[in-house]
Amino acid sequence: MEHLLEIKNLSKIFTLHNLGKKIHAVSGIDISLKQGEFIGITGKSGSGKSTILKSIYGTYKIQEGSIRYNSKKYGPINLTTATAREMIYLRKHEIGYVSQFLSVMPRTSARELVKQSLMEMGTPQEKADWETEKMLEHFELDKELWDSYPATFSGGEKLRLNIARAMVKRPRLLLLDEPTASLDLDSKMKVKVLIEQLIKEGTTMLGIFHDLEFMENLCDREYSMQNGMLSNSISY
Ligand SMILES: Nc1ncnc2c1ncn2[C@@H]1O[C@H](COP(=O)(O)OP(=O)(O)OP(=O)(O)O)[C@@H](O)[C@H]1O
Repeated sequence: MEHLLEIKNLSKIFTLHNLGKKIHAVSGIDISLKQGEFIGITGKSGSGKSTILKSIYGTYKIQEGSIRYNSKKYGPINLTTATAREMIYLRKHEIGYVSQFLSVMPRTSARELVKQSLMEMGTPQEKADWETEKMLEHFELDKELWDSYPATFSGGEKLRLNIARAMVKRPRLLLLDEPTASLDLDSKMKVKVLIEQLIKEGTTMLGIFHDLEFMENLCDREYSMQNGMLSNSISY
């Protein structure tokens, strides 16, 4: 398999049973990513961007098309027909997802949340402790917050923690769903530095951004979405 990720003719229809209505969220989507490539997607709200990422991550089951991923463990695998066990493994070890929101776990501190990400990959305890602190420091999360519960954090603090948790793993494939949407300029720059570092390390990324300036300086190619369909890509 030449590409790390190959999406062919992806379609997703949502059925709203209560309204007796169908929504064609995306149709005929083709995207291929080589190892180490960073592709950006822009487009209006509701045009289907998140649906693509959630279909790759296995949150949504698609009706048509294939999503082939070249896994380190399994080799070429179709994510649309992968078993739950395979998807769990891939989410823990190979595919990361940064959403716009942090899903907090009860009675789990910020430090534990980031460390758990590493521990579930089998990172030794001491290394996980060190990597966690390095990441929390990078995002300038106040040291007093490290052992507090994120439920009480500000929106920006939660977002920074969310990104830290996904990026600390150095996943092979990272899906970014508007990670910088409501961050201040300084925090955005911190995210940018890490993205650049991950690119150097060979991470492949597919990201949704509204901030075109942010995206253009980082991406190899850019697509724009309209009514569930992708435009031709622009290469930088
Ligand atoms: N779980 C769902 N159930 C029903 N409809 C959905 C669901 N998820 C998305 N949709 C619909 O599919 C379409 C595409 O949504 P999607 O979230 O992919 O758009 P988006 O481009 O990511 O939007 P935004 O930029 O606002 O996040 C929208 O019309 C949305 O209402």
